[in-house]
Amino acid sequence: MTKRISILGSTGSIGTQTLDVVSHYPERFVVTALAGGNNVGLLAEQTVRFRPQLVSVATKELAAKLRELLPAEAAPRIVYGPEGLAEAAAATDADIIVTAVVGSQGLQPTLAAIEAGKTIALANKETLVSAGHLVTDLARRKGVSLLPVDSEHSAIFQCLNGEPRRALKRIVITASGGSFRDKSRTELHGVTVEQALRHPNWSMGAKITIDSATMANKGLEVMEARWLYDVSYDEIDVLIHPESIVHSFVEFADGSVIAQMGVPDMRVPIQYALTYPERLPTPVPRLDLAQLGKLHFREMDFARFRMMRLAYDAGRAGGTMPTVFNAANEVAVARFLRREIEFLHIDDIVERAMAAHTAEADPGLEAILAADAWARDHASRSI
Ligand SMILES: NC(=O)C1=CN([C@@H]2O[C@H](COP(=O)(O)OP(=O)(O)OC[C@H]3O[C@@H](n4cnc5c(N)ncnc54)[C@H](OP(=O)(O)O)[C@@H]3O)[C@@H](O)[C@H]2O)C=CC1
Ligand SMILES: CC(=O)[C@@H](O)[C@H](O)COP(=O)(O)O
Ligand SMILES: [Mn+2]
Repeated sequence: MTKRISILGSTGSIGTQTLDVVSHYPERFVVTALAGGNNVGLLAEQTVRFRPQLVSVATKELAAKLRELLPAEAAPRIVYGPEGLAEAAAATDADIIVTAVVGSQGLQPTLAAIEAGKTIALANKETLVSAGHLVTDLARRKGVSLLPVDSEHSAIFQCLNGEPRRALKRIVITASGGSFRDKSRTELHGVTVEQALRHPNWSMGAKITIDSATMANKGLEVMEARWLYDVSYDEIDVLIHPESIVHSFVEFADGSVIAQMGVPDMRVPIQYALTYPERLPTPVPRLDLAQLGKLHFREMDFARFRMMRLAYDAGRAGGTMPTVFNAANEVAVARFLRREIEFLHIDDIVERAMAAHTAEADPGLEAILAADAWARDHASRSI
């Protein structure tokens, strides 16, 4: 059966890899909507190639520019801004929405897509961190599936494979350690944006690559797992695994441990989310364990990776605290990428925002948006 797909963030790392997956199975997938931000050149190419009904861009000016770039025979409806993103999420005949924009701006389009009954292939982890209870409650009420795209969560999903909740002992999320894995905190003084962007195993967008270097990414993933798998923070552990071959594992009540492995290539979890429950061939190189010879694991160092501790604190505090952790981190990472602050200031900014915030329990959407705005303002002023 053909699946109709809408991609929010089609010009990014996950978005382009999703289109690569789609291009290998033209008989299975139809692209109904594409949403990007500023890269109208790439959006124009994608539109000509995949012929979506609707395309969304960041602004009205960019919408006009995109219109100029498109030939007459590829003329989708062009929309823009947050409303345009929400239309791409909810207002086409798409069956499945790939949420691959970066940051908590993905929250409202994701809620709109769920409200419209669309299956979610979820890459945008910030959405679940910021408002996991709202997203999962709505998905439950609407009978909508949240299929994980994030490699670790896809791994956990595959390991759980329908096992009953009572059989689960704990989830172990693996962390590569990022670009500064072997540096002490003292050695992190003065590290550059270019160094931070050099991830050892994955080629990803800038924001997640910095999150990986600070370990905020793993913190976000712990909170993402809490909501996707309805587990407590005591049931989620993190282990450093420099090779990123074991994408995560699950320990069961009887002591059995099931891991999911593969070469680090996001096209595998993306494709699995799109074809689930089927598995289809991919062009990804095969895993050769004999050639690798060894895999390494070591304990998380919570003193070295402060973001990891802050993330567990935020998750355990609950309410609006994860929203604040996420929003303050987004501001700090953007400032670091603009070379306005030092790498080591990122976790300071997040810690200060969390210390100044009193978490509101069981927040609705309005309270989440208010906490997000408050944290952005606090983080900007504390720089
Ligand atoms: N990259 C990876 O391997 C993984 C990513 N993820 C998660 O997936 C999400 C996307 O990450 P990644 O692909 O790396 O990020 P990128 O930075 O590569 O891509 C972000 C995408 O969001 C779009 N975008 C940004 N702002 C807006 C806006 N205002 N309106 C519409 N679109 C916008 C960008 O458009 P444009 O470029 O045109 O401005 C781009 O298409 C993140 O939440 C990340 O944590 C999870 C696991 C792995
Ligand atoms: C590919 C993916 O899922 C990323 O989230 C990746 O896991 C980042 O790697 P680390 O955060 O483990 O460095
Ligand atoms: Mn991940």
